[in-house]
Amino acid sequence: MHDESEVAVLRLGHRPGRDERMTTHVGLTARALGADRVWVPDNAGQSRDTVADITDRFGGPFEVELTDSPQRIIRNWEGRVVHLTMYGERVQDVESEIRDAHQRDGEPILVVVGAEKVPFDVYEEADWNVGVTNQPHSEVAGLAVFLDRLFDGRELEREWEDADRRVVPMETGKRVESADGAHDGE
Ligand SMILES: C[S@@+](CC[C@H](N)C(=O)[O-])C[C@H]1O[C@@H](n2cnc3c(N)ncnc32)[C@H](O)[C@@H]1O
Repeated sequence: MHDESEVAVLRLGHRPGRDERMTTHVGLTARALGADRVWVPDNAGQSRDTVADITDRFGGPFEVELTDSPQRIIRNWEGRVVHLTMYGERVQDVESEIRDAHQRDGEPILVVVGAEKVPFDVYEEADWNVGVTNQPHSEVAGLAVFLDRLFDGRELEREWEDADRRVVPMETGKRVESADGAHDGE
């Protein structure tokens, strides 16, 4: 997180209409679970706007950007690349190696998640192809589990800066305060 080298997420592929919520949720999950930025494809402007709006309201720092060339981001990344795929090595077998690269060696990490079929180049360019189980499921679920393993749970303690509002955790009910402490919700 902030005092560590960067963790970025790259969403590969976006089918307008069909992938709108998935791409948005990749961005929201990247933000909530400790990544510093997400790139989404340039046809996913609506997802970019939603993630930027949530960051404005609930805090950051977090960057969301469009890219017209996701594979150029992979090629130019100055750090290590983790591609999440059901065909990859088991996360529990490689997580400590990836954590060492990030936390001990200070390597920035780019986490790549797909939408539809991922080009084989990505498998070859990645430093690790990682499976969160070797069962088919979702890029959002895979990303959440992977980030939690990468940060060893520390992302759950993260403080948010420049938030307009914050949720007050409650056993029952919903309470949202504005950043100056005024009661703002139900
Ligand atoms: C719905 S899947 C489609 C994958 C596609 N069939 C392929 O061959 O790449 C979309 C994305 O979810 C992620 N994903 C799905 N299952 C996963 C798993 N078990 N572990 C890690 N990531 C997974 C991958 O990033 C994948 O690109």
